[in-house]
Amino acid sequence: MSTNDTAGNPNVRQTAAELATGDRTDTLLATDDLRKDFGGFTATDEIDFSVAEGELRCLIGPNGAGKSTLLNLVTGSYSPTAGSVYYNGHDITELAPHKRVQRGISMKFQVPSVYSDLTVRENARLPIQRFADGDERRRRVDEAIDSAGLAGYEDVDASQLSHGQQQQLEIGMAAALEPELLLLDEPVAGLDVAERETIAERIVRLNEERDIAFVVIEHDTDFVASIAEKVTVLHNGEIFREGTVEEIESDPEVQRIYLGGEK
Ligand SMILES: Nc1ncnc2c1ncn2[C@@H]1O[C@H](COP(=O)(O)OP(=O)(O)OP(=O)(O)O)[C@@H](O)[C@H]1O
Repeated sequence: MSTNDTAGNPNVRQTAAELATGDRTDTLLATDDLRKDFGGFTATDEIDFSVAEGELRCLIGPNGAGKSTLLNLVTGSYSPTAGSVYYNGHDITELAPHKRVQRGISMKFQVPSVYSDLTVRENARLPIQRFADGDERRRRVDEAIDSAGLAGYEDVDASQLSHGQQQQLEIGMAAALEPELLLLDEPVAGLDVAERETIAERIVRLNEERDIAFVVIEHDTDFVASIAEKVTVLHNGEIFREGTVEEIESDPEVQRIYLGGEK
């Protein structure tokens, strides 16, 4: 895992301001006072969240805390009610989702979306077919299958894969877009311990070998501890805590919100 300097900077607002003025930092993503309302309900509020280049961050929090909403604001699936999103020094708040993908932001959603009647290779080809052809496409398909840890399964129908292997395939497909930032929404939900370990290995390898920064939503603390250096805790739509895995695990206030003692 890479280390970083700015991720520990509590003054995210200043980081966003630096990005707005074009000053180079190693900050990849920064949100400034980001808010999303659904009707009269505020799902996220005052979110100043930053991720450094090559960082591996986990995002945790009780059900309904606003984790998926935050990632959807980063991908552009949701437009914010207020606030800004900066990426690589540019304000992307108004940028269309597909243009964010072109800039290097890729997301794997919670529900697996591989095509079960296509083979592993055919699935792996899907995300990149518009961006590459010929040898370049073949190289990236092979890379996706390797990233997924599914070498040897190229001609197997996705329907024959286990749920864990389907999740691996999806991570490989997201990585095939050669993102700088990969957002994963509960990639190990419903998987057993061995499958979780495989996914953790895949994520760490992509982070270390391809320098892809990750934001991973996950509830399982063992999984979080196995991949992340730093954790952001959301609660009631706001950032509740940020710290190392050890700091977050030992924080009684974090334990309290998870146990449902406070609303
Ligand atoms: N499209 C939407 N329309 C209305 N309300 C929404 C929408 N998306 C999310 N919400 C609400 O916003 C709040 C935050 O939801 P979100 O899915 O971001 O939480 P989460 O932390 O990802 O939860 P979980 O861990 O259960 O997936 C919830 O109360 C949810 O019902």
